[in-house]
Amino acid sequence: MIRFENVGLRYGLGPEILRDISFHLPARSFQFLSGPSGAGKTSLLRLLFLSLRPTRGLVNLFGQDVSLQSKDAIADLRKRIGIVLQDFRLLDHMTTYENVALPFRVMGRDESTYRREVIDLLKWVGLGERMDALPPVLSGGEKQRAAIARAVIARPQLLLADEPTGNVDPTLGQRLLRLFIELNKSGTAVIIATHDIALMDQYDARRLVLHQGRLHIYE
Ligand SMILES: Nc1ncnc2c1ncn2[C@@H]1O[C@H](COP(=O)(O)OP(=O)(O)OP(=O)(O)O)[C@@H](O)[C@H]1O
Repeated sequence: MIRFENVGLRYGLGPEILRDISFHLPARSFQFLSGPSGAGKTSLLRLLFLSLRPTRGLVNLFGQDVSLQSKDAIADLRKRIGIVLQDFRLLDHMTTYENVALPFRVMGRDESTYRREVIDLLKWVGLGERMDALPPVLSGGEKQRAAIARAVIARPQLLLADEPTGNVDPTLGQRLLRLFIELNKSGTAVIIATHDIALMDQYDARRLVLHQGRLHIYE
C-alpha cells in the first residue's frame, strides 16, 4: 500500500534530512513513528500525504508512483487519507460539528445520512457539549480531538497523525489510542508519529524510528 525506495529529502539547499529511506507498509497495518525532535517525522508524514515531494527516490502510494500523477490525481489520492497535523487546520468559521462533518460534505452526502455518526463520534472524543462551538474558542486539547474526529469520521484507507495525544491528559490519550485501534481493525492503515513512549507501550505495534536521516523498523 505504501512503498518508499531510496527516498531522500532536503529543504532548499540544506542538508538531506531523510536519506535512503526504503520501506513497505501493508494495507490495514498499524505503526508508530518515533525519533528525536527534528528527526523528520512530520516531513515523512508530509511525504505520505503528498504535500511534499521527495528530492530523490520513489514514493508509491495505493499502487501509484506519485511522481507520475497529475495534480487532480494527487487530489484524488489524498481523499483516501485522513490526517491530523500539529496545527489542527480547523476551519474557524465552521462549528466543531461542521468541521468534523466536512469529509462527508465533500463527498456530497446528504446530512441525514451522517448526522448521527458525527454526533456519536463527537461524544466519544468528549466534545458532545462543544459541537456548536467555533474552533477559536476551543482549548488546544479540544481542537486536537476535533481534528482527530474529522480525520477518522469517513474511515479513510490511511490515517496519518502527528503527535495526536500531545495536548490531552493520559486518560484521554488512551481513549484516542482506542479510537485509532478500532479504526485500524475496520481496515484503515494507521501511522502515528509520537514522542510519547507511554502511549507506544500501550499497544504492541510495529515501530518506525527515524534517527540521523535513516529509518529503522522494529516489528
Ligand atoms: N519548511 C521547512 N524548511 C526548512 N527546513 C525545514 C522545514 N520543515 C522542517 N525543516 C527541518 O527539517 C528537519 C526535520 O523537521 P521535522 O519537522 O520533519 O521533524 P520532526 O521529527 O517532526 O520534529 P518534532 O518532533 O520536533 O516535531 C528539522 O531540522 C527542521 O528544522
